[in-house]
Amino acid sequence: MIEVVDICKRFGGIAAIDHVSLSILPGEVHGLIGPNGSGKTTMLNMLSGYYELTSGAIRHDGVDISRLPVQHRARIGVARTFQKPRLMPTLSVLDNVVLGAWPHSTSGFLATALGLPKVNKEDREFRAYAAELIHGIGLGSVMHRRANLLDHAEQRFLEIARGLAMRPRFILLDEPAGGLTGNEIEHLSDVIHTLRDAGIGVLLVEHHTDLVFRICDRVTTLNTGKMIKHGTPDEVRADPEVIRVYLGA
Ligand SMILES: Nc1ncnc2c1ncn2[C@@H]1O[C@H](COP(=O)(O)OP(=O)(O)OP(=O)(O)O)[C@@H](O)[C@H]1O
Repeated sequence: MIEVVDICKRFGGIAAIDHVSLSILPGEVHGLIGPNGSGKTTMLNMLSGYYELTSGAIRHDGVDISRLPVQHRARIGVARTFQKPRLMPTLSVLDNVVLGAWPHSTSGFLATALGLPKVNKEDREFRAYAAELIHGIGLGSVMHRRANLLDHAEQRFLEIARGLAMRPRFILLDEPAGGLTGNEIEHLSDVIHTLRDAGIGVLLVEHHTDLVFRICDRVTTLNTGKMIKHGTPDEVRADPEVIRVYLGA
């Protein structure tokens, strides 16, 4: 379980996150919603190690990981995607996903540079697993295409596949439905269900509230850095403050 305990993040005079606590459980989809600028991406950046906390703690199975750098969080099983996909544009879909598996590599740089047999074996295993993921997420037909030649939806699904390549226990998705068509959102919904069924804990930051209320087990709502409501989708959807600051806007 990931526990966020009373965390704050200040940028100069702005409290981007102001004493927020939440948890992400294995096999559960936790939605994080709120108006623009309410602190959702800042929360993801702290969970994944891109921002230091101003105060509070983040624990992973009871161990404080607040100060662990990005690569270490990836190694303990916390993956993320970005609002704007951050892919290696000239590499193929397959190579982008293989790169996602590298936090788990046991080969050092020198062994890799020298092409030692154990590196080649590891590379073959990563490639086989990456190819399975690519087929599973529906990108099999573009496996060898360069990432910059993919359409928007394909890039979004590739980001998720790359995150899954490191066999995460938790995945943080930053607005994965942004710019997707209705059919593509349905596919995304199926993918997220599959992740949950596989026991992965999902934190879903998303403005498509129909999707959030349909697939999340629990939802947290932020406004100006503060948590204003946490509960089941039905509880959150009916909350007058959530309607006032976000849903009714
Ligand atoms: N690196 C930064 N430096 C200064 N201020 C920042 C930084 N990152 C975020 N902020 C500020 O923190 C607040 C929260 O921003 P954040 O991007 O987390 O909101 P959000 O809920 O993800 O918004 P959106 O829905 O538009 O993506 C905003 O006031 C933003 O301007």
